[in-house]
Amino acid sequence: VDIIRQGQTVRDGDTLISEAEIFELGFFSPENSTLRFLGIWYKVDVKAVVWVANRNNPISGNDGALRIGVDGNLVVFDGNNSLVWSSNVSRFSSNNTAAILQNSGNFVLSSNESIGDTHGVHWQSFSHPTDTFLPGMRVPVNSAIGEYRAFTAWKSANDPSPGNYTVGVDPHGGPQIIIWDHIKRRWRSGQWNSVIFTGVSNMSNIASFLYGFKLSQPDENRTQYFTYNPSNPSDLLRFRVGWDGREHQLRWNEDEKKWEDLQLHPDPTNRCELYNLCGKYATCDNSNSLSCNCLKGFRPKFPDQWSRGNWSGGCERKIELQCQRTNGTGEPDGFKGLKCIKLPDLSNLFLSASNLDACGRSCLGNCSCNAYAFVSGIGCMMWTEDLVDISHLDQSGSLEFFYRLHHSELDGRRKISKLVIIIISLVGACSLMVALWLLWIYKKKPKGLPAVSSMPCCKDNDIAVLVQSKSKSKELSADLSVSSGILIDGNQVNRPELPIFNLGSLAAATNNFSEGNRLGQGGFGAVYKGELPGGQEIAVKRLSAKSCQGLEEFKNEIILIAKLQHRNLVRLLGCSIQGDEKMLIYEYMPNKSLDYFLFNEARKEKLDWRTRLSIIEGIARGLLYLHRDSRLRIIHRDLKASNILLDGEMNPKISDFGMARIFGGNQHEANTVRVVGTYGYMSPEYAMEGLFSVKSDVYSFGVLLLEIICGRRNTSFRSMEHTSLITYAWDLWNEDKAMDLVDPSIRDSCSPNEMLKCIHIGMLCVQDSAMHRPTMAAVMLLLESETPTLPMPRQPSYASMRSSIDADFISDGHEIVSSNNLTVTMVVGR
Ligand SMILES: Nc1ncnc2c1ncn2[C@@H]1O[C@H](COP(=O)(O)OP(=O)(O)OP(=O)(O)O)[C@@H](O)[C@H]1O
Repeated sequence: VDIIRQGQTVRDGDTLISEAEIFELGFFSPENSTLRFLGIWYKVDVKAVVWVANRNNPISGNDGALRIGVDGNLVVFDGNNSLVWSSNVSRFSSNNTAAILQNSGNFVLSSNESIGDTHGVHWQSFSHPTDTFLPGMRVPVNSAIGEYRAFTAWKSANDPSPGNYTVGVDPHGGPQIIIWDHIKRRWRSGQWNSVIFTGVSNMSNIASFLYGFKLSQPDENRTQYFTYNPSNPSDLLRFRVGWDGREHQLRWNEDEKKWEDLQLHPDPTNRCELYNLCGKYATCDNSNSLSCNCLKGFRPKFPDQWSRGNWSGGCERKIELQCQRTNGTGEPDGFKGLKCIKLPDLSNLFLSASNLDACGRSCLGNCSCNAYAFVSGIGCMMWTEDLVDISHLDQSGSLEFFYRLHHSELDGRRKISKLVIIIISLVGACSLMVALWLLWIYKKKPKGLPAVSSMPCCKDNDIAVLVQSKSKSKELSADLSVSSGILIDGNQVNRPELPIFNLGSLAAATNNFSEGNRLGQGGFGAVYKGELPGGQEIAVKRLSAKSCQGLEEFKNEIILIAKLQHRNLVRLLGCSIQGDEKMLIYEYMPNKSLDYFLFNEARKEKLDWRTRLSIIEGIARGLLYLHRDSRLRIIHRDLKASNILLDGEMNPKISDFGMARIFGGNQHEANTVRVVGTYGYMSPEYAMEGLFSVKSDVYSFGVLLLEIICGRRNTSFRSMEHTSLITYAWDLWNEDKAMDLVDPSIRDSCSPNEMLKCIHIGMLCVQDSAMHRPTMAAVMLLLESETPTLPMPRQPSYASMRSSIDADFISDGHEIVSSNNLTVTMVVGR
């Protein structure tokens, strides 16, 4: 049984078991203890308690009982009939309640009639967790609420009463997970950037940690929720804050019958994970042995203590900032860049600065701003407090962070000054000329932001400079190695949610990219079929086109695109980057693309009307997802028959979506032949003026729909009386002869009503004016309705109407994006 109702009792020894037998609720004793507690545990060979009711009031005998009290509350009594725990709901709409132990491990009290429903819930254990964060639980994040401590550790291994350590969220300046020891911070995850917690050094190596970990959109109270769901629903996972003050992520290993630790924080082998171990303005490095180093431009505040390894006093500035001097009229302060660090704590968000430069300028303009960073997925971050808890991160610390220094402390200038002195002392008067020349260069100030001294991933500035000057290629590899989640120059760096492919294994999978494995050539590069060792078939797109984006943006885009999942989109499985070689890995579609069947007399036999209709509906669904339902709002821009791939059951899957994003809006420069091939699908406003919107995709969808119906390429009409498929379709439709448009191979087998409805929808989609075209949501409704009321389409007459089209569209308030910008907009708080 998984339900307890009024009048029933769960006695010590009885249990409730969730329907799928994953969780069990009953009385238990911790190890080495005889005290009894009501709890919920994972029902596996090594029982794992995930929730405890009476953690403050243990029962000393085996005679405790759980009931539903007369007032409707869940109550636990001991053998003397004393109340030891209650769900404590003060008011019920009806006191006829019941509670169910759900398969998620949530114990839910609701009114008897709505048991198992999501509404009518009076109380649930997920809203009153103890020390365990289970999949599906939600931890609120809201700046108005502030720090939220959701979980409290047990006092000791065998005492569930609340201990000193708590875990929760600090929503300020980019949400972070915090472990507190009483009121002091003990560990923090670093700010969440929509993909990872930026300060968890090995997070990118722990695929299962992130899988499904997300921050929801804000609800009506502006609260967001951290939650997670395992990628593999049969995985038994839990996060638990241990009585030792460490957060463990555990997974049940059924083969070995044990709970394995996926991660542990603070990591006992890395003391830099302990909060602010090195004090302010210092970085902590654990790569060889533990060391604390003042940031460049700072020195230990208490040198004696510092040299004895007592770092808590931290560091102080060597030279006061220019902006703090009352009489200062000299050069403005500058910024020094750092990479490979866990960003300091106590940041503020400054959302009105929308790029790195604006962020830097805003920081420079505010004398109390000590540092800034512009982080994709977070935005402009500024630090106005002392910079605390900075540590080196090996791989995932690719974020660049800039802290403020007096201009004389900036690297380049000091080095040049030293060089000048050396040259003067060594070669005398002649060299003085050279020195003066160098000084002249030194004097030449950059425009805009004052000097920013930056460096690649490094342990220490001087090392970085050395690497740069010794070898250009080393510098490059150092730069690349800061990135996470992708194959970087042969090193596999996993970023969860984006499986990683090693170039070597891709070469093996595709027979060394042999001609025999080549599936075709698109505008972005050649596509090869591959087979992974486990037998999984893949398609590898070897990108030849140049992206106008930097490596980091390129990767971020891929991670975002890979998150888009819909049964009518081709799944992007991952990517591989090695030097200049960039590849995208997709699921393999055994039936190639729609054009392969549709435009071939023999093969089109496979496409009967039912199949074509389901292909049309599938494309519409996929496009609607891109336009409206995905987290990123994507305009495809290149919808056409060759971009509709077919799986083994001839289900359509849209491919090449997000290319505009991956290519930074540059995809039409990828291959001009491709643009010509695509031309017939382009809406008038896009083809002629480069204006695109969701409605230009609707136009392409209309062309594709008409092609599917007539079984001919739109370009095949060029040399004929009707210069295009669209005018041909219009003429027939207008003369009430629309059925003549239908491919003879399906004319007899189709339902004329369905067919005419589809042609009508197609005509609505290819109207000249974007304003008159339906949205994909409307198209979907029309397709799904048996006898929809359809508006009359206007005659498409492209050229003659050109002048009025865009005026219409703009006055309609539609978003028009010029082709110089990106097609994709993040949907914020829909
Ligand atoms: N995931 C896949 N599974 C099977 N075949 C694929 C896959 N992706 C692409 N192909 C095949 O590879 C060929 C090239 O595809 P690609 O998408 O690069 O170019 P395209 O759609 O023909 O042109 P464009 O780049 O202009 O969109 C196509 O013929 C397609 O059938």
